[in-house]
Amino acid sequence: MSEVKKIAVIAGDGIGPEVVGEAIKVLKKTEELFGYKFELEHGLFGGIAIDEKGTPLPQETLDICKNADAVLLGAVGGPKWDNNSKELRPETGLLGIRKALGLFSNIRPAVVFDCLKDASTLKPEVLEGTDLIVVRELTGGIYFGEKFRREGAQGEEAVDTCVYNVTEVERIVRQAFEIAGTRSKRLASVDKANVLETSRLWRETVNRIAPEYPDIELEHVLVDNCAMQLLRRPSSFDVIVTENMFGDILSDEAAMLTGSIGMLSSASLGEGSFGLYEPVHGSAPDIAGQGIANPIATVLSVALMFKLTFGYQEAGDVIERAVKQVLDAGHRTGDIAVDKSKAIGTTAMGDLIVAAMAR
Ligand SMILES: NC(=O)C1=CN([C@@H]2O[C@H](COP(=O)(O)OP(=O)(O)OC[C@H]3O[C@@H](n4cnc5c(N)ncnc54)[C@H](O)[C@@H]3O)[C@@H](O)[C@H]2O)C=CC1
Ligand SMILES: CC(C)CC(=O)C(=O)O
Ligand SMILES: [Mg+2]
Repeated sequence: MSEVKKIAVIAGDGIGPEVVGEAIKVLKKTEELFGYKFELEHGLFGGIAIDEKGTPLPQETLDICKNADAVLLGAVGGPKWDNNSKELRPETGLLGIRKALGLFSNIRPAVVFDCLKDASTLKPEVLEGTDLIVVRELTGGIYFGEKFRREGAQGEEAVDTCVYNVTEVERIVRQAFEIAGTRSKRLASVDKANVLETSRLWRETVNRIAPEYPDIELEHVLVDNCAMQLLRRPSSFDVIVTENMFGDILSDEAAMLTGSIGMLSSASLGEGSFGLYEPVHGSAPDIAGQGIANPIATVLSVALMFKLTFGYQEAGDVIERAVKQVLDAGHRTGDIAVDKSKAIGTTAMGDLIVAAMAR
């Protein structure tokens, strides 16, 4: 019998609870298949926590996360809370939890399933062989910099500051080199070093570290060019490492190579094995409560949890294989369906994945 793993479950808002529900079914199925034991502890987070506790990130939720081996997160936010006061903004909770748990590295794989090439807006021949990872710095940069309003000569001004220190850059860049070493040994470092001082520090740091990894082929790509090249030659990228905001934007763009943002999983990691696992997408208020959200991003996030935090490689493979099998059989949620009239719902997709899971 394997030891009990504690998982903090934070379903959040909008489609968060819907997709997390399917991921929990997958967790239960792996208990049955492998004899694993998971202890799930649920916490309030985001808009629902604002409503019930007056804060997006209650201390008790943070404690549940800190006491767990891993966190499974749905998504937070929605129009009801997005324009609220500074303290109550959902992103305060999201950024706060990442910082509080020391999760400086966000791994976002974008894998194109052959059978989903028709769901992408790009031509199949351009997508051929696309399998990349965005390694996004997660606890620094402009999202975390000082922000304020002031009265300027031409009226009210808003200021966001972007700060990176060399230690923050070094640790994420080293991690990206390590990941590239386990894959096809190509690393693209994305910055805006022709304009931004933080990007100049970023590029200097990458160049200083690069000789420690002589077998990795390194390219520097300016972020605007990268946004374009992702659509022009996506398969030429393997590992992309970049700062917080660029990684946020480029990974949503990379999602469309796979057909939908509902396909993109993520792992947020710090120094140890602890990790927070969540889909890349948000709470999708436009489709929340309709039972049509794609749960695959969240289900694949569980596979990442198994591999990166628990070392359950085979169980992670079982989940990924089951997802592929279900897609190969032609089952589609609305976001990835070419013929929308044949689309299935969130729970039907989850049930099919669970049924396809086998050792
Ligand atoms: N990690 C998180 O919790 C994140 C939260 N947000 C928050 O989510 C809220 C909505 O943000 P948006 O900009 O609309 O981004 P979003 O990612 O929630 O939605 C963008 C579009 O993608 C669709 N979509 C997203 N996930 C899907 C899924 N699993 N299946 C099918 N379609 C899906 C939505 O219906 C929508 O049309 C905001 O409050 C935002 O702050 C946004 C990004 C990340
Ligand atoms: C609050 C935002 C930074 C959330 C987001 O868009 C993300 O992490 O992908
Ligand atoms: Mg985002």
